[in-house]
Formats: sequence, structure tokens, C-alpha cells
Amino acid sequence: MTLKEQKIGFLGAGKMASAIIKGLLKYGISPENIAAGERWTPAAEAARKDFGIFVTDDNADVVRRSDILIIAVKPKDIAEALSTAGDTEHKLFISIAAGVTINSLEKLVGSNARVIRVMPNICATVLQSATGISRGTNATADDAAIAMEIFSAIGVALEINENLLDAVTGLSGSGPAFIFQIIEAMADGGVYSGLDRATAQMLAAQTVLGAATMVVESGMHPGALKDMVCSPGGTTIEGVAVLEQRAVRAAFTDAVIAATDKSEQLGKKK
Ligand SMILES: NC(=O)C1=CN([C@@H]2O[C@H](COP(=O)(O)OP(=O)(O)OC[C@H]3O[C@@H](n4cnc5c(N)ncnc54)[C@H](OP(=O)(O)O)[C@@H]3O)[C@@H](O)[C@H]2O)C=CC1
Ligand SMILES: O=C(O)[C@@H]1CCC=N1
Repeated sequence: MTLKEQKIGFLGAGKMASAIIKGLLKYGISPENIAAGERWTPAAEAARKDFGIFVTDDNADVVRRSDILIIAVKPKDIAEALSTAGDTEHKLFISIAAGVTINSLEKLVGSNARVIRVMPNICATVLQSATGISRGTNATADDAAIAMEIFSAIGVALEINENLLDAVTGLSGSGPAFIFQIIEAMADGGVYSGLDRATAQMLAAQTVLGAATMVVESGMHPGALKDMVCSPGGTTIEGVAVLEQRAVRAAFTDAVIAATDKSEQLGKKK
């Protein structure tokens, strides 16, 4: 069965499920092939209205209708969501929850459960997620292939050993928030110097997009690319010196490590 023929259900229709659904619809999956189970909240109403998908507060109905279930509730809500999922046999479960291990997911879904743990990011909404994928004990090669297909449809996906998924969570799962902070702060700098907010934000965002594209397309070390911008005695090295004085690179490294540690801690709570 191709991805476009699969019935995909979501347990939880909040921010991240919506990002993935939006991406899948952009990719060309029919809304008729997507269902979501959600507490009857504004998130549910928005998913129904915005995406035209089937939305219900009956998780078991979503499971019945779907071949693949994407667990998209907060880590603390997984046990409850799965306890209301009804007959989970013969289904593939893909969890996007931070920190929740394959071992605990398999215990919650059932002993023979086909489980895949993934960590996408919010950029799925514009088909630019960076996603790590780890296959559970009973998931087949076909299951891993379909998970790769789903997350490759909404960005870049790679299979990775589960012991590295917390690091993926700290880096690319949480990373968009760090980059949004950079864009906000750079735009503030532009506004400080007289640019209007909209212009400053557009210039900041396009600069991040362009710089990221150069790293991806050239494969060059970012430090070497930085050197290409820094004219001797010029403007850029003045700014770079300020960032170094404020230990900005160390702060970003530490932010990724802190988010990774938190993902590990969430896993130990289970
Ligand atoms: N946000 C992000 O950028 C990313 C998030 N993730 C992971 O995705 C998951 C979801 O995060 P996010 O989308 O941000 O969270 P949200 O709170 O936006 O979405 C979760 C939704 O699930 C609903 N929900 C809770 N319990 C149940 C239940 N038993 N049955 C059905 N629906 C339920 C919640 O309702 P209510 O609000 O009433 O509780 C909420 O609307 C988390 O596990 C997170 O770790 C992964 C990558 C990136
Ligand atoms: O902050 C969180 O816990 C989730 C997981 C990765 C991004 N957001």
C-alpha cells in the first residue's frame, strides 16, 4: 500500500499533530484518509474546520478507522490516551512524544505491539521537519519504511538508534524554538537601528533561511562559511566579537544539552 492509500489516525490534535497533518495535506494525502482523536477542545474544532479531517473525542473510533496511529499527546497523557484506544491489534503505532521510550510504549500498547518512536519538529507544517526515527522490537522493515515515507513527506528523516533520540529531541525537536528566539532577537536589533518591525523580521528570517540553505547545500563547515562573511576590519567581525564575549555559541550548545537531558528525564519518569 502506498502512503497515499494508508489511513492515518492521530491521538491528540494539538500543535504538533496539526503541523504534521498540515504537512501531509500539502504533500497530497487526502483529508479522508486522516482522522484525529482529541478532547473536545478548540484544538479539535480547529483541526476539523481547518483540515476537513474526521475528528472525534472517541480515540477507539480513530484506532478502528486507521492503519497507522500517531501518538501526539503530551508524554504525561499517553497512558490515558492508550487506555481509551480500544482494539490496538494489527496497528502500527508511531509516537512523537519527547522522552517516552520504545520499551514503555510497547508496555502501554501491548506485548506484540508494532511501535516506532520518532522525533519530528514543528517545521513539519512547511514540509521542513528534521525527524529521527527508531524502530521498536516488533516493528517490521515495512513499518520502518512507511514511517520514513511519512516523515520524508514532511521534511528530512533519518533512522537512528533509540539511544540517540534524546539528543535528536534536544537538537532538532526543540531547535526551532531556539532559532525563533534568534530571529526575534535579530529583528529587535534591526528595529533598534530604525527598521520597521515587518521589514526587520523578514530580513532576519530570510537571513536564517539563506544561511541554513548554504550549510545544507555546500556541506561546508559553518565556521568556514562564517569566515567568508567577516571582512578584515569590517562590520561582521565586530558583531562576531560581541557574540563571543557573551559566550553565545556556548549558550546554544548548553541549550541543546539541557533539552536533551530533559528528554532523558521524561523517559525515566515512565
Ligand atoms: N510542539 C512541538 O514542537 C513538538 C512536540 N512533540 C511532542 O508532541 C506531543 C504533543 O505536543 P504538542 O502538540 O506540542 O502538545 P499539545 O498540547 O498542543 O497537543 C496535545 C493535544 O492532545 C490532547 N489530549 C490530551 N490527552 C488526550 C487524550 N487522552 N486523548 C486525545 N487527546 C488528548 C490535548 O488536549 P488538552 O490540551 O485538553 O490536554 C492537546 O490538545 C508531545 O508528546 C511532544 O513531546 C514532538 C516534537 C515537537
Ligand atoms: O518542548 C517539548 O517538550 C517538545 C518536544 C520537542 C519540542 N517540543
